[in-house]
Amino acid sequence: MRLDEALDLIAEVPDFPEPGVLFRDLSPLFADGAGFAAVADALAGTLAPDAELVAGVEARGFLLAAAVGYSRGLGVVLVRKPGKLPAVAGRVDYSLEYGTASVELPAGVVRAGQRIAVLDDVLATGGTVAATGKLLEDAGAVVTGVSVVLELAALGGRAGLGGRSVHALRSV
Ligand SMILES: O=P(O)(O)OC[C@H]1O[C@H](OP(=O)(O)OP(=O)(O)O)[C@H](O)[C@@H]1O
Ligand SMILES: Nc1ncnc2[nH]cnc12
Repeated sequence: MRLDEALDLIAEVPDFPEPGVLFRDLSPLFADGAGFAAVADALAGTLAPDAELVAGVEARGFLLAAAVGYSRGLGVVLVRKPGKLPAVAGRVDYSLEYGTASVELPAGVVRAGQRIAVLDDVLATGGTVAATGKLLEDAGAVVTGVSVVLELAALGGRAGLGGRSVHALRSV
């Protein structure tokens, strides 16, 4: 399947999870084998050649990080929502388009100096990716770049990520 056809599988759901938010639901894309493969391959192609690990943000980012990590022969760091990890290396709190959230890094997974690519499904305000970058850098890692399927440009997330290298398969 062509990448643009795959990206067209993303559904738009008005007023979820709260009034005024147009929610981009990747469920139909993930459920389509050819579409998921097209997107995973395209994301894999955006990684810096020297990336040593991929970090996926819970929950939808996990799917993408797993697929890309597997295809590139790289391990995956699970950046988790609070309360899931038995041993935590660090935590960063942030704001979302709809509410607040936190991300945590498992202890003993990231080594100082390791080069890590961050993967997620949607870049909206950029809060999640910014928090994830800080979390990884606080642990001594180097963030090689950020790759997402869909960028919601009107929310200005990219601008808030400073000089980071940001790849979006589609920007709307
Ligand atoms: O750029 P931002 O404004 O931070 O928004 C983007 C984040 O919001 C969504 O996650 P959500 O917290 O809804 O979690 P989920 O993946 O568990 O559904 C999405 O998967 C991104 O991680
Ligand atoms: N509008 C949106 N759709 C899907 N995921 C999101 N994360 C933040 N805003 C979002």
